[in-house]
Amino acid sequence: MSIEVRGVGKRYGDFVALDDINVSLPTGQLTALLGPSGGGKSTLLRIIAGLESADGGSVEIEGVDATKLPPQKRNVGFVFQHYAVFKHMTVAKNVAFGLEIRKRPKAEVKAKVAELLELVHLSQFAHRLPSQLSGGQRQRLALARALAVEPSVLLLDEPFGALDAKVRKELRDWLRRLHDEVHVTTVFVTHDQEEALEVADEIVVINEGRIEQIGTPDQLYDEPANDFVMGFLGEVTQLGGVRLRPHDIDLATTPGAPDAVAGRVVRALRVGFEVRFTVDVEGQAEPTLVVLSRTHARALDLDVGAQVWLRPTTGATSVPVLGAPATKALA
Ligand SMILES: Nc1ncnc2c1ncn2[C@@H]1O[C@H](COP(=O)(O)OP(=O)(O)OP(=O)(O)O)[C@@H](O)[C@H]1O
Repeated sequence: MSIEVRGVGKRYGDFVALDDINVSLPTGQLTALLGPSGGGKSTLLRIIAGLESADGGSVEIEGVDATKLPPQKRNVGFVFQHYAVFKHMTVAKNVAFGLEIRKRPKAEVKAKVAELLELVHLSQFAHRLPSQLSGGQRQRLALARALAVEPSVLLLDEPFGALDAKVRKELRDWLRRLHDEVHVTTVFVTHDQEEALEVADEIVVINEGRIEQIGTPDQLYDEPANDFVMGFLGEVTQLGGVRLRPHDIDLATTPGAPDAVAGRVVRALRVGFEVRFTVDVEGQAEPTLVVLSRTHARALDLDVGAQVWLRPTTGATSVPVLGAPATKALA
């Protein structure tokens, strides 16, 4: 394991920011710390980095007990949302900086900088100042700088948080490809579930200072440990006594199966390639949301007011409304 966090807790006065956190991250893995704002993700990342000390517990990095080591002795690289690159230094100088203060030979620094700029696709901007780069390019520069000193662990705190949606998405794909090339153990904080699902090998869901679940994107999506994880990782609606995903509901215009529940379409909204139906269900306070593909919806030819019957699809993931462990419906 590259990073072992054991029994880590952190309080700010009476407030418990982290409560008995245990997590093992294997070497070379790209891990997302995912959760709502204030859940404790950044605090955990900062404790791994050594920028914050835990009240109790231990942090091991590559087999070395790092609990009491200062950040510079942990061999970690980090990038934050508003990363301060040196404004008066060129792109190349920024990347070279960490190597120069370590007094590496000139030729080695030059070769390493060229290699890193190539990796982050900034070779043609080597002589520009950071102010002459776009936001996305600046974050790539920040990553190159963090990678220059060959850290054993790379820690990223919402590295793309301040950028617009399109650039964010590009950088996300790029980070995944970069990781596939260099395989440095990476932990990144995000509150964006799509970002975590698309990029990470494994996701640690953190809420109110505790770990809700650890798993691959598929495991979390298909087998959420509880109501919270299910709701945080995707859209959820209610049907009968269970919560499930809107695309995991069969909608029919005849009663069909005996367990189908009758309802009436009160709204139909086309969004891109899908149609979102709001259905009032008999004996249920909240309406049910059903999402169908446009082709499927067109075949059913439904108007507002139509009578329909709903049931969970075979194999749908669902959790009881009160939030016990998730179950898979039997085929
Ligand atoms: N120095 C501090 N003093 C007091 N409270 C703090 C301090 N740092 C963090 N906290 C509190 O600890 C909790 C966890 O903060 P943390 O930054 O780890 O959350 P987060 O999950 O990263 O959230 P976000 O996505 O908003 O950054 C928050 O409620 C925050 O207000």
